[in-house]
Amino acid sequence: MSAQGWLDRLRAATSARGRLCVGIDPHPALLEQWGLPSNADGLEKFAEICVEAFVGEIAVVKPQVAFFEAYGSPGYAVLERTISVLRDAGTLVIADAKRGDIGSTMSAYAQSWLGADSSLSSDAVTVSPYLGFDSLNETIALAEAGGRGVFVLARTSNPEGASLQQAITTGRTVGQSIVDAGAAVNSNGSATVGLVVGATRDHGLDLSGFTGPILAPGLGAQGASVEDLAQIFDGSLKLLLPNSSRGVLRAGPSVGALQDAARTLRDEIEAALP
Ligand SMILES: O=C(O)c1cc(=O)[nH]c(=O)n1[C@@H]1O[C@H](COP(=O)(O)O)[C@@H](O)[C@H]1O
Repeated sequence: MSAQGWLDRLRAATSARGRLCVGIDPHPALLEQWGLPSNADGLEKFAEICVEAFVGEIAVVKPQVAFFEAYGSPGYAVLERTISVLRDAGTLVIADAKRGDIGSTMSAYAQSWLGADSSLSSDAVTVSPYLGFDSLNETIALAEAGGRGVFVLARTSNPEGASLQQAITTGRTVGQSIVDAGAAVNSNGSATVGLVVGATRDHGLDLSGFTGPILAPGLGAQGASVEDLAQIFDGSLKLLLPNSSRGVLRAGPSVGALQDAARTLRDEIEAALP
C-alpha cells in the first residue's frame, strides 16, 4: 500500500479520475445477460472484464461482497484476486461488506477487510453502526492506523431504512446521530469515517458538520439521477462518491461498451458537480 493516508489517496484518485464509484455487483441476471455461467468461472470472467474496463478510468471501485460470497470459497478466491488486481493497479477499493457486530467480533471483521496481512484487505469497507456506533471503535482505530477508511451506513437508499434511520432518539434522528458520531471521530482531520447516504431521496440529514467522504449509492437502477446530486448533497460535494452498479454493468460484456458507460457517467457527474 502507498505510504499516503486514506484522505490523500482519495483526493488524488478523485481529482485525477473523477468522483464516480462503480460497483462490481455480479448479479445472477447480469451473468446471464453477459452470457456467463452462474458459477465461480463466470464470476471470475465478469470481474476480469470489470477490472479491464475500470482500471485507469475510475477512481473508486466497490465490489459487492454478497455476490462473491454466494459462491462460497471459490467466490471468495475471485474476490481476493479482484481486490488485489484493482489495488495493485492504483484503483481504490471499497469492499461493500456491510459488516456489523458486537465490538469484539467486529474486530475480526475489521482484520479481514482492513488488516494489512489479509488477502481481502481493501482501502475501505462498508459497516453497519446499528449495533451501536461505539461497536465500531476498534474497526475505526484499525482503519486509522493503517491509512484506510470505514463507510458507516447513515441513511440508506432503500425505502425500508426510514423506519429505523428516521426514528427519533434524544432529539434527533438515528441517522443524524450516526452523522454526528462520525463527525466527532473525524474532528482530528483524518476523514477515516465516511458515511453512506443514499442518493435516492432527500436524506433529511444535517451534513454541514461532516467533512469526511460520503458514498452515495442509488444512481441508475434505483432511480437516483445525476441532476439531483448537487441539491441533495449541497455543501458536501468535494468528497462525494456517487455510486452506480447495475446502471453501468448493464452495458457489458464488451469491455469497450462498459468502459464507455462508466466514462460517460463519470463525466456527467463531474459536469454536474462543482
Ligand atoms: O453501502 C452501499 O453501497 C449501499 C448502501 C445503500 O444504502 N444502498 C445501496 O444500494 N448500497 C449498495 O450499492 C449498490 C447499488 O447497486 P445498484 O442499485 O445496482 O446501482 C449495491 O451493491 C448495494 O448493496
